[in-house]
Amino acid sequence: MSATKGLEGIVAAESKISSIIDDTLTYVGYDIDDLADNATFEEVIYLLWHTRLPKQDELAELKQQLADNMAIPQAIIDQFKTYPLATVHPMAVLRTAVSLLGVFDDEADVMTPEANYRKAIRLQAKIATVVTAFSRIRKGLEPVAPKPELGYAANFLYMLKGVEPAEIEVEAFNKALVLHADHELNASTFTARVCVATLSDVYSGVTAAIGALKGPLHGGANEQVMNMLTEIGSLDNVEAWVQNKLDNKEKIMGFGHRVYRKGDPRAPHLRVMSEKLTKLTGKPELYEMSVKIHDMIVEQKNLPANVDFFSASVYDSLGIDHDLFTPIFAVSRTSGWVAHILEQYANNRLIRPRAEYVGPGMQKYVPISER
Ligand SMILES: CC(=O)SCCNC(=O)CCNC(=O)[C@H](O)C(C)(C)COP(=O)(O)OP(=O)(O)OC[C@H]1O[C@@H](n2cnc3c(N)ncnc32)[C@H](O)[C@@H]1OP(=O)(O)O
Ligand SMILES: O=C([O-])CC(=O)C(=O)O
Repeated sequence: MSATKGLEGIVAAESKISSIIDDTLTYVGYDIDDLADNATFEEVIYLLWHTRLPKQDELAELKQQLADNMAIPQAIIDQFKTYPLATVHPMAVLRTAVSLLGVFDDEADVMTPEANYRKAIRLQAKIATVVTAFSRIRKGLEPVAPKPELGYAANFLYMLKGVEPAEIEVEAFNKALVLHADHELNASTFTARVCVATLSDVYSGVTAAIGALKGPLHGGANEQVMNMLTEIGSLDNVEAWVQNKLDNKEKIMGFGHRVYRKGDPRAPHLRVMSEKLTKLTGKPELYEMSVKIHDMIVEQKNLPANVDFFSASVYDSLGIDHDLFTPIFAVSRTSGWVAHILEQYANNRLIRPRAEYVGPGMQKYVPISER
């Protein structure tokens, strides 16, 4: 028995939800370029959960269900106020809050497909409120109730800022949600599937997935990209900063990928959005810095930008706090996690691989007084 480090190249599940073949990403057979240009996030949620696009009435019903379920228990809001607000990371808050949502859900442990679907809706609806309400509470503001007539992307921005977003902001945010929704067997989705394959509940699966997404080698990279841009500070500093990192063999966040070789097809969409939005906000240098970093990494390391690289300047341009970037990734990816959880339940077998033992050979127990 020999181990494959990081399970690279191992096929660990069958899935009808999304695929990456020759650097082309599809959700249920729809090219990500097509969806990014045309679909709303709600349509993508439906697509991932039902493996087909919704008809008008089905989409209207899903939107209504999401709008009806956005409120979160007051106990969770009250708990936010007890946190060390100046220091706690919103990803830690989100991980805890999703677990708490399970505590308050009467159906948390009801494992029928119908109950699991109802939980999927509740979770997808409430996760937007958790992130936005916490963001407001730590600023000393009260949460803002959603407007049922707004779509998911618009409502998120409205609940975050308390003012209705402009059309271009909704377009950019919806696109980001669509682009982050699912990605085959990435680390957090695999985590979710491993968790629920023990027949644990949906909330446990998503809580586990949030923990996996938080790390800087996965979803946490988008915040790190913004930290890098902030640290570099200006276009003039890019070359020396990046060269120093490369000479010291340090990783540059937002580059490289386990599966993509030529490029991550989501990145060009975010790059276009980044250029548009940074011009509009009067901060084009953020985009110019990103492009310069990108060109250096491609030239010297031949590493493509991944989804986390240009999303950083897009979210910053939308006026979003930098430590909310990864929670927003989680808001979108909940749709994919839930799709995979439901798929796992539908054809379940415990996921339990083996380890190659590389420790000492057989030893005899020595009493503590003789060691
Ligand atoms: C949504 C997402 O999760 S997308 C990924 C987000 N993560 C990041 O952006 C963090 C930076 N990137 C990375 O750490 C990696 O590229 C990962 C984690 C995405 C993929 O990891 P792996 O497939 O395990 O590749 P691994 O880390 O082994 O890298 C292979 C080689 O490329 C180099 N490399 C990979 N990524 C980078 C990078 N971002 N900057 C510099 N060098 C890199 C490694 O140093 C290694 O070089 P070596 O063979 O000389 O030692
Ligand atoms: O697939 C991966 O390994 C990481 C990724 O890009 C994602 O989860 O979106």
